[in-house]
Amino acid sequence: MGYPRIGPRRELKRALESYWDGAITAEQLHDTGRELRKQTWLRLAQLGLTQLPSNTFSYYDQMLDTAILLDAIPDRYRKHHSLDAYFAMARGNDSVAPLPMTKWFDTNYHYLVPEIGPDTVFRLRADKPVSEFREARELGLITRPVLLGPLTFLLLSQAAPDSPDGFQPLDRLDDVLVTYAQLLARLDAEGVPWVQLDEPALVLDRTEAELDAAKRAYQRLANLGERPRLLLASYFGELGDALQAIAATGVEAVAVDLVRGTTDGLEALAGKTIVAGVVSGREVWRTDLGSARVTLEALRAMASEVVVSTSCSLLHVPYDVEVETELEPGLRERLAFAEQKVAEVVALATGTGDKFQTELPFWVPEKASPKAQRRSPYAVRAKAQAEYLKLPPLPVTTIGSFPQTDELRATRADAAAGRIDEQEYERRIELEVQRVIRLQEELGLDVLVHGEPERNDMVQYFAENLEGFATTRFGWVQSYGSRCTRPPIMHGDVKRTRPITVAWARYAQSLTGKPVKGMLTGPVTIVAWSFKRHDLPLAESVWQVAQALREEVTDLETAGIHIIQVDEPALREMTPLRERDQAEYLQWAVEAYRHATSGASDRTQIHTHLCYSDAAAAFAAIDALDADVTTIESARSHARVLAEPTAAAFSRGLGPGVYDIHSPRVPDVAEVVELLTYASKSVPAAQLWVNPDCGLKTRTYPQVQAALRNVVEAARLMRGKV
Ligand code: MET
Ligand SMILES: [Zn+2]
Repeated sequence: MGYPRIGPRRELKRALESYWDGAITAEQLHDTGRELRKQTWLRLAQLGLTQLPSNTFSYYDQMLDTAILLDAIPDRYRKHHSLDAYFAMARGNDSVAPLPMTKWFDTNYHYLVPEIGPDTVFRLRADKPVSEFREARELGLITRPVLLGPLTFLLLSQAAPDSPDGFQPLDRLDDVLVTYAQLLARLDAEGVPWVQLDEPALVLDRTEAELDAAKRAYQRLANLGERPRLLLASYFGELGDALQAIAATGVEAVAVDLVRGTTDGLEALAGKTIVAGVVSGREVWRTDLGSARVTLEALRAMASEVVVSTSCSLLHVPYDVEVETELEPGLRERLAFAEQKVAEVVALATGTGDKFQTELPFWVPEKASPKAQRRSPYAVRAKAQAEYLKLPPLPVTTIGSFPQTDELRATRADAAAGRIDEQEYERRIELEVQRVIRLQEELGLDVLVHGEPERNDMVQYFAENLEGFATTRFGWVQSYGSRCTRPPIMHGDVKRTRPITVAWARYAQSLTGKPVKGMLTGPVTIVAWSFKRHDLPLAESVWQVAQALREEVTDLETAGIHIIQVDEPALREMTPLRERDQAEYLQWAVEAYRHATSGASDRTQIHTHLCYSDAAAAFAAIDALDADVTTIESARSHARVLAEPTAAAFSRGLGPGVYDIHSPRVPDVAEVVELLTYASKSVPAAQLWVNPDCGLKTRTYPQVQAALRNVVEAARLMRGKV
């Protein structure tokens, strides 16, 4: 369905960042892209894959690529030239802010949200799908170009800001289809045998009208005279009601996710090719080949042809487990990354490869303890905290991390490689904490952080310090643009054997009279950004992590830390895609969070941070978390999050982000004042906090210094007004 594209050693990341820094030319960047595509196709062919995807490469994001392909480029980006316009939409620049970014379904991949208005003129602009096909053909390989389907493209887009009320991007379906038809004709002329149209949006709850639109769209595409054969790819769940709609169209093949879904009802696809996603594209365990074979056998009776595949693109797993020589062998043998998964697909198709079969021994987890609550209700706590902390109105704080400099990365690498001893490592980290505390004092922030210099990643750090997790060296997975994370692998019961963050928090607090905020990653997020166990319900894994964090909260309090932030940026991402499963999830997720935080005394202020701005989804959950203060992302969406009626009813501390940290751009004072003014209309000043959208680790010190200076100044101006 698709393959990682960042490069086995993150070659694309390096090339992109060098290009952005002006260190290499566009031509050099393109050389890297071409080389990576070539290596990928050759490797897939070598592994024995007979149907190779193309156009799964991207310099930033496939949604953005699709917007460019259809020329759906908002006017403000048009003054830039091709590659610059592309990166301006992705990252912004000095004169223009980027498009908003949000999570791709329930993954940790982020896409850019295109803007579609009633006047958007669609026209076939780029020829990336064609040129990638040609590139592979020059290597002697015939590929299947992968396109984002028209439904998913429109359903995930947002209405352009000046659209009339009630306008939805999907209203433009017919026009978009004209452009898709042109593209299909072009691919046909090129000799492309099959095209894959990705429609993951069809596995979500859809209205009758949307299902009708899906049927109409694919009927229309299927009726075209000049086109390659069409594979409609669904993934991340079951097609459900959409199955009938799709079955009624003339598409030749349908890909179904048989890891998350079952074969029930697939008889409806009789006469078509079924592309059977029996190897998980989301998890890292070896496939149980025996039961995959049973599934494939069952399908043979239903479809005219069965093709073996992964359940979704392999974008969401690392490249190769073989290079992880430091993993316990007992564990490594049970794991499969992208390469191993392709080998499994081939083995299943050719009836070989039983050597992959592994029994997975696992154990029974401890029973969860009863649910927890803070000692007093919010109003009582708020009073105790106000008396104790004595913060000014509109307190300014940050989300936790400060820039991760090259120096800092070198320090961690030196420590990992044993080039410096523990004492030297601690000395260097202490210096960094000093610098961060001093900077915040100089700038005049009110609640300080230690800057997280000891953490390479907010999840990996905890995984390294808890029992039950394994971490990898090269297991990078793309998160957005050039950014990758290395998700840890949960393979056993989680336990905290010693305090994790306490020493650094205590040290930071010893340097200042202002309160220092302790910084923990929440139980849901730690599990969400790890590869999960498959022998244990998710809720149990999350609860185990919550217990470990609860112990950490107690130790932080004892060490004199009176504000503790427990981040849950992944709360929404783990939400099941279908509504019928959501309430149950939310209940155990929220309970786990409360278990982690409710050991705190009344006067200890618990903060949480969520980095998405989907307000409707956010407020119900954040209210239930019962945190005293919540910081959320909102700058890129111009604080639209606060327009929700639920925002007005929200009674606790709220910090809508006023600085978009995903962009190198520095906001000016007026801009921050404007956001705060807007925020103060829906949130009473007594509840309002001032903070960036998210952690500052991906930014540089000059950017952060300038931005925070403006943020503090804006807060000062606002204090006079509200
Ligand atoms: C993705 S949320 C990040 C929160 C974390 N405390 C940080 O500042 O980096
Ligand atoms: Zn965040």
